[in-house]
Amino acid sequence: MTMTEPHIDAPNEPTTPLYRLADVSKTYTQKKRVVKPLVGVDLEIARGDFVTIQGPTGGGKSTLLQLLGALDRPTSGRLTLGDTDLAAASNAALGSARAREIGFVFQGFNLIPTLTASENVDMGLEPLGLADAERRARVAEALAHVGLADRADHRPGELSGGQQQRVAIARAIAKRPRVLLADEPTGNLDESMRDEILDLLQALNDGGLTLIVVTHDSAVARRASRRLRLEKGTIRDITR
Ligand SMILES: Nc1ncnc2c1ncn2[C@@H]1O[C@H](COP(=O)(O)OP(=O)(O)OP(=O)(O)O)[C@@H](O)[C@H]1O
Repeated sequence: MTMTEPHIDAPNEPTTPLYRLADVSKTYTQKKRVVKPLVGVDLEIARGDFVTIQGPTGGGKSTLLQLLGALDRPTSGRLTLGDTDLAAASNAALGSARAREIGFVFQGFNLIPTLTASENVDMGLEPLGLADAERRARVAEALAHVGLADRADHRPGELSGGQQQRVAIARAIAKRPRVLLADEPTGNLDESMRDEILDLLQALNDGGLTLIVVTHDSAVARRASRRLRLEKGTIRDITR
């Protein structure tokens, strides 16, 4: 399987959505103050889609991404990723979903500065228990896929911002996830590097990878096939 091939699903799965959210709410209580970042969200995300989530600051975007990323559970409602019920899953099952099925990309790249590009990508494979040869092959393949085969031994400080984000994308795709979740992936990049990263994300999506991107940047949203807006905990489809 090459990096761009989508995760192999059971034969009856391709027609069902990748994510299903039914009446999902999230409530935080801090010092008796109650915050409701998500209120009764109903949403389905199709396999292979490229979805952006926009909206005002504090509107609940990061909270939604955390739920989709199996980093947290809803306070109420149903949330499934394929056949996995993320709302009811144990901590171990959430950890397994994060390790195997979900790739993450962040605004600040989140690379380890003392490790080389290869070693950073390899970190993402640690929980999978692969044989050394398979691990090395996946790291090399992922770096080649993002156009950084010749930078494998460079540390983040020796790479441009765009190259660092490409290493972070290689780390995310090396595990061959079902979905890539990105939180402002171009927020720290200038315009030319932004376009470079968008081209790469678009190519991954063309290869079948589902993308869900939180962004304030309308240039990112223009690339998406589906645009959502999250405001005051409520989601709206603004695709035109
Ligand atoms: N762990 C937490 N505990 C308490 N309140 C939280 C927590 N996480 C988020 N919130 C609150 O939930 C609301 C939504 O926050 P969230 O980070 O999801 O918004 P956002 O749309 O991602 O904003 P931004 O664009 O600024 O990143 C905010 O009022 C925030 O203060």
